[in-house]
Amino acid sequence: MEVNGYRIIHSADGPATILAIGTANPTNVVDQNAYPDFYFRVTNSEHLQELKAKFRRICEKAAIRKRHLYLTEEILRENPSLLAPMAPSFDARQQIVVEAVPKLAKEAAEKAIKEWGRPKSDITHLVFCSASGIDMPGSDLQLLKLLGLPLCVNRVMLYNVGCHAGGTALRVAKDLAENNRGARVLAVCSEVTVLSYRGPHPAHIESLFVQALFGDGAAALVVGSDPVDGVERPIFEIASASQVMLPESEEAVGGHLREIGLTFHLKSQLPSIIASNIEQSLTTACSPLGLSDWNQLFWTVHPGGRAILDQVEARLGLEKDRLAATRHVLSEYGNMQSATVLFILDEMRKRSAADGHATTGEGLDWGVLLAFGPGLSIETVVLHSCKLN
Ligand SMILES: CC(=O)CC(=O)SCCNC(=O)CCNC(=O)[C@H](O)C(C)(C)COP(=O)(O)OP(=O)(O)OC[C@H]1O[C@@H](n2cnc3c(N)ncnc32)[C@H](O)[C@@H]1OP(=O)(O)O
Repeated sequence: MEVNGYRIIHSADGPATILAIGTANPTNVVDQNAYPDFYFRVTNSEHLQELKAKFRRICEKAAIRKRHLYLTEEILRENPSLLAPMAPSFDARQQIVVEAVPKLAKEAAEKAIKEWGRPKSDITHLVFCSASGIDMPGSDLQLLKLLGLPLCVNRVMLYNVGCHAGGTALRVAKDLAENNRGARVLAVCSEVTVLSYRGPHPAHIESLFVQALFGDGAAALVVGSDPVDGVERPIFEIASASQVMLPESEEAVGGHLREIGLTFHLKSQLPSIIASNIEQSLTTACSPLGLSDWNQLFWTVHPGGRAILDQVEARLGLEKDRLAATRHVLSEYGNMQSATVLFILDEMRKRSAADGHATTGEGLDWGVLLAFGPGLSIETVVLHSCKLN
């Protein structure tokens, strides 16, 4: 047989399709209103009253009601190096995340596999994303062992990509599913913000945003083409997935692994840089499908912060309810980095069913998923909704 003939036989017929979604969070919940008191008390920073007032203003304007955090007061007391703003603490942080990240991923993956309805031995590929610690072998292998997946599962580990990695995972899963007939890809994003947790310092205002906005969570998807009738239930079809890097925007957002853990830089212009460039990415992705009315799409937008959503919404002229699922996830979980957009997809299909819509995309046929991260990188995934019974 010729190579090309073999390739054609081994490619799927239909588009990659999301067949199941599972999510998980640590049980420890922090109330956003009470968090400034907790954070300044537990980090022994009550003397920094001016900084505390600023932190409270940031928390109040974040449009977040609660977040889930792995780090409880008890764990923090056992690991005092995490409380100081600048103490060498990498080893202590690593020890926690190397175990916690795959464990949280397992919870989400088990829910996705249960919803999918097929035996876990039918998983052929695993894509794992996390910006929460690095190790060799990585969290992908730990998850494979925790789930008892076959050792021949083909793994892709995406470490430290950033907040856009939920879109990256979908893009990679789509290519794997469409180029390998019968493939079933488990795509998992698991984030536990232990590496970037630290006490407040007047010289490190950007760290305050991480402490005020970031939360912990894992999301898992099963993706495959040509769903098996009567067994697999399609949720969203992935029409296209693409990435663009905005020129001269590297200073806008980034993270650096140091002895003190993961430090972030977030420029105040970040929301406006994203908003100014978003329409170009959307037009490039949507015009080949004849989509140009932004209010006729369902929306999943990475809520890096409330201001990013406000500026994207205003720039695109979106009606208020278009970002309802996105804002709900921000409010209930905060910014869970790569996992956030996958939580929004889950929220979208669930609220579509609860509200009696005809499709998983709030009754609409087409939608987009936008994820932003260091680069500045934008992932744009165009989705087609599926019918709800
Ligand atoms: C690319 C990605 O998206 C990837 C990621 O997820 S990384 C995280 C990305 N997220 C962000 O960068 C946060 C974006 N910002 C926001 O959402 C909003 O600024 C916010 C919710 C944090 C605050 O809301 P707001 O309406 O801007 O409130 P505002 O009163 O203007 O700002 C609060 C304070 O923060 C300060 N501030 C805002 N952005 C700042 C920044 N980037 N650096 C330093 N200070 C900043 C303001 O000066 C203000 O200080 P004072 O109260 O002392 O005057």
